[in-house]
Amino acid sequence: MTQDELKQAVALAAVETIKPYLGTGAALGIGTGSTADLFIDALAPYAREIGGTVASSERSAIRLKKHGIEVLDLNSVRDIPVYVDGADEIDHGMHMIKGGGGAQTREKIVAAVADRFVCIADESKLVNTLGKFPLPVEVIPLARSYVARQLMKLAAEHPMVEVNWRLKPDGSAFMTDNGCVILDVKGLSIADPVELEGRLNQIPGIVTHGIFARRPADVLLLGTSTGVRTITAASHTK
Ligand SMILES: O=C[C@H](O)[C@H](O)[C@H](O)COP(=O)(O)O
Repeated sequence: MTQDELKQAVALAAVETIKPYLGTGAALGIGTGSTADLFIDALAPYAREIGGTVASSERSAIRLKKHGIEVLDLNSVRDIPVYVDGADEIDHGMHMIKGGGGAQTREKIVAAVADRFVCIADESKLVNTLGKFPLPVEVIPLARSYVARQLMKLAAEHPMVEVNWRLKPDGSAFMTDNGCVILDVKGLSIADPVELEGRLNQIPGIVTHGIFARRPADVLLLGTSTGVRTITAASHTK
């Protein structure tokens, strides 16, 4: 199976996890990315039964609305029973790196509100140690150089560390939905994601970064060549 077929399979599996909420008025949390796009498309037939959605990006909001699915302002929503989103990497403890599409800040907020985080990913995303995928760090523009210098201090533990300002193909700065820039940190090997998440949270100028360890996924729907595996941190054996 191709990677796209695996993503399609997990997107369809994720629809099953939200079916109990159809017709109940509950708001669903919707992630961002190519896997989340397929999930959004798979929701289209249920548009009239969905009580509303909270989108983690403008991109996902536009796609949801195209399918006639209502998008709510998070400020008007108190409870989100389930949040479905992809990941760039996920380890065996359900910790993730996210933000390849630059959406990690809104994703972390919606995930924090949600009771349950269902991660949908193809098998290439499951890793023993996070860090091969460059860690996206969203930064207030005026703090970019300062934060880059602070991040370079990670070289004490990660000798290969490299910090790159994310640019668009035309050479202009990639800007997030929040008007911020992204620094991508290469060369990490994250032995303790909970500790590093907390440490990076302390650097002034960082809005959010892509380590999701303090709020890991509850369930991973993993697309493999032999079918979709349902994995939880407790159930998982390497
Ligand atoms: O900012 C983007 C998000 O964190 C995505 O969930 C992540 O990059 C995975 O995206 P994809 O499903 O396209 O691999």
